[in-house]
Amino acid sequence: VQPEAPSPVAAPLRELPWAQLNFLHTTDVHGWWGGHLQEASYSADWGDYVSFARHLRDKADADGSDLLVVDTGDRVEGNAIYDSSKPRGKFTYEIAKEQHIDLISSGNHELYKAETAEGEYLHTVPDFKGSYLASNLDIYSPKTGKLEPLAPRYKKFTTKNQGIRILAFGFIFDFTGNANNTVVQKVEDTVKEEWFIDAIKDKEIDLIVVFGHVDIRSAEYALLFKTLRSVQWDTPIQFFGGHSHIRDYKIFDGNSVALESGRYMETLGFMSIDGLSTGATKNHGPVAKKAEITFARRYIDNNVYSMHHHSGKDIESFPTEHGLNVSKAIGEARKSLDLTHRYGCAPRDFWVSRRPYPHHESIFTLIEKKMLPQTMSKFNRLHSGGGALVVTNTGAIRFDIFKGAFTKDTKFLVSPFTSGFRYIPDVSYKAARQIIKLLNNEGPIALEMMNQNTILYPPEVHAARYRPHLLSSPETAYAGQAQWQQVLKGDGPETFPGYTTKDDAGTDGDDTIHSQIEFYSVPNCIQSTIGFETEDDRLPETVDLIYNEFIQKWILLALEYTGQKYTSDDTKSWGGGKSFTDIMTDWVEEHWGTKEEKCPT
Ligand SMILES: Nc1ccn([C@@H]2O[C@H](COP(=O)(O)O)[C@@H](O)[C@H]2O)c(=O)n1
Repeated sequence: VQPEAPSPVAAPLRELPWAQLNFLHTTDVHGWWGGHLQEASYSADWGDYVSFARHLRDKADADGSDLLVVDTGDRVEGNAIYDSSKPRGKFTYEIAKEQHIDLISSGNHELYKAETAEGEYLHTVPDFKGSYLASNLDIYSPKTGKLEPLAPRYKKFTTKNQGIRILAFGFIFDFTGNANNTVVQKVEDTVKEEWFIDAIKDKEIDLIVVFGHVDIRSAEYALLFKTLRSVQWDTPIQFFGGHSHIRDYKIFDGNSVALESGRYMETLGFMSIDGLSTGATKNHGPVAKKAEITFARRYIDNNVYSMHHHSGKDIESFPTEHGLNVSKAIGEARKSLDLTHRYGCAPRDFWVSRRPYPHHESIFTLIEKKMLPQTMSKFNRLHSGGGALVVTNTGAIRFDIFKGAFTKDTKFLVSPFTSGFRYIPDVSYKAARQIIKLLNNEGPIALEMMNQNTILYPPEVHAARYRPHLLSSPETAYAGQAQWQQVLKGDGPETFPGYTTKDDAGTDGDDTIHSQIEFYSVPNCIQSTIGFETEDDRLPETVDLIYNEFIQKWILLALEYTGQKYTSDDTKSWGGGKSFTDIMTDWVEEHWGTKEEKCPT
């Protein structure tokens, strides 16, 4: 753990369902190598995870079972360790590679920018040679300029102790927002490729593992399941997914399941399978598949209380020398980036989705009503004389603000992306005011976003489209507490708020028994009004339409639906490239800045 991490709180725990073949799974780490330094439940760092995996591997070796470690992408963007270093990612590759990962793939965040994809090619792929798979992802090699698979398409291997013969594929969803140095092949096209058709005919296998940066309830995984089943009618198939930032488990059929393990190093997914056939090993001949294959899952809260318990270690015996060195390297990286530098003190918590929107404790209400108007009204040239509308997407805001110190760390956790603002001057106000409605309604723009597999709101909100139980209705706010999980009462430790996952296997997946936290939906975009009052009779004829450059194509499309044709040539850079990250930081310094040594509690 990092020295400033809060100590985990004792809680009632469920055991790991250890079996013949076991997996540890991370996804959507987004650079949170240092763990959560303001949340005790997720306060373990990548070094602790290195120690934990070592102990579980030793356990597997001791009892003759196997353990495989999987990561399904989006390791980058979303944390100051990645986003504030120059070059971005300076420390990330060195930290990530310290974990022994058996199966690893790319997420969409590895591909948004050409240089990030090159980082994969030059660092992560060679660092995880033999483990990195790219079944539907190519890159124009920075060395030769030629298009080539980012990594091998698939691999077949045999586990160390049991001799389980595994055929593995590593996918990414049908992502369309990648920079032009990579090519993502749609899954529907990949399954028609000769190499794929040949690979899945192999009968000398005991298990197929499909892992990737793909929502486990997506059309892509449904198609892969159908295609695999049409050729391998009863071979067990284990899917690992990601991208939607939630804990989830899907049962495809009696021999096939899928696990998704959350986000931001909050969750270590544990998966186990019993009853698999195996090839011969030095200790035994081939073993036949049992009549019934048993699958089990557990979502481990990423803290050392859970890790000590599940590894049978204590504070003394848990940290390995390797793990300690990794934690130290993370601490040194954090120090060199001066991540504890304080800009101000947040007077209370502001939430991405733990409060309805609008709400005085919603981060979006804070941005819309205060941060954007109070900062931008000072800078904006208010070209049209009548003011401006500023539109930004909620998905660009990645994390909550907690009461207390707002540091350089906080700045990049909340707003890691580099996008600046652009504007179109003198847009008819009548048209401009329609934009927010068009972007947020279930109309033609929503349909087009769906076609392009694009979202503008947080992935957790998107996940709820297929899992409505994830979100509470603002009308019944706080009414449904702990409806799925029995809160334990008795002599043991007390429960406290945290994940209470409901998935295809029921409500007993989380290792830590929590009371429920409510989450609410938020729209695609929010809008601030600058320089005039919308309630006023004297509304402007024209306004500057300012927007986050990441959503430009959607702004132009929405304008088209209002009958106003603009192209990217009509747009201009606003504020000399100032990003929302800069605007927020300036605002925090001005409004929450203090000379006090400590933030008030
Ligand atoms: N430069 C970027 C990149 C992404 N977003 C938004 O992030 C959300 C998707 O996050 P994932 O971690 O699931 O990929 C989505 O709302 C994107 O629009 C962004 O705002 N800027």
